[in-house]
Amino acid sequence: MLSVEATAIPDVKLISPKKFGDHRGFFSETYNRASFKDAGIDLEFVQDNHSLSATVGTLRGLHFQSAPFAQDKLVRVAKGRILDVAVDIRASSPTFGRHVAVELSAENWKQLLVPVGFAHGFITLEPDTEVLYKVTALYGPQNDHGIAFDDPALSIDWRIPHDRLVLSDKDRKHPRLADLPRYFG
Ligand SMILES: Cc1cn([C@H]2C[C@H](O)[C@@H](COP(=O)(O)OP(=O)(O)O[C@H]3O[C@@H](C)C(=O)[C@@H](O)[C@H]3O)O2)c(=O)[nH]c1=O
Repeated sequence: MLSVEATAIPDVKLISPKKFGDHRGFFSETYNRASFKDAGIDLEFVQDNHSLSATVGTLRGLHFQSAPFAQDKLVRVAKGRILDVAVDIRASSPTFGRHVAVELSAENWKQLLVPVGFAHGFITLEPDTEVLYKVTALYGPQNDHGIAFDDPALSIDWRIPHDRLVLSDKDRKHPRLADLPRYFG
């Protein structure tokens, strides 16, 4: 019912759930605990999030929560299109500081699994884009952290000139990765 592919950082997985189209529209199991488990993804999600970004070039990130609120995230797009980015911030990882960037859209129906130990962010590539994601820990505002989206050490190509981005005030002020404590071993 679903296919799972590893990305350049193997713990970050790209998931393609099956979509059944007919004359009415479509039906899709966007999450099924048993089939995800059969495909090697055995997680307990406890919160569902949904955001709407009105303008192309809205960038949210890079965000992560530390223990005991560290989160795996299963991200998908119901309307529009994003470039979704997961940055490896596990101190002992051979890919520390490297990232995966994948397009997720209502059209391609792909999902990205962003595990604990990664910072996550996305930029919208179409107006009125709606992003939905499941997380394995509740919101913990005291444990919510950010990394500068434009940290030169990360060299993420966000595709849209930085002076045209729409950002929250919070997301303009995050430190660089090198200036953060190592939250993940
Ligand atoms: C993340 C979060 C926010 N909020 C509230 C806090 C604030 O008033 C409002 C908006 O929060 P933010 O500005 O942090 O929303 P946003 O910038 O969309 O944050 C999200 O970005 C993406 C990239 C992620 O990976 C998510 O985990 C989350 O960090 O929603 C919750 O109530 N629960 C939550 O789980």
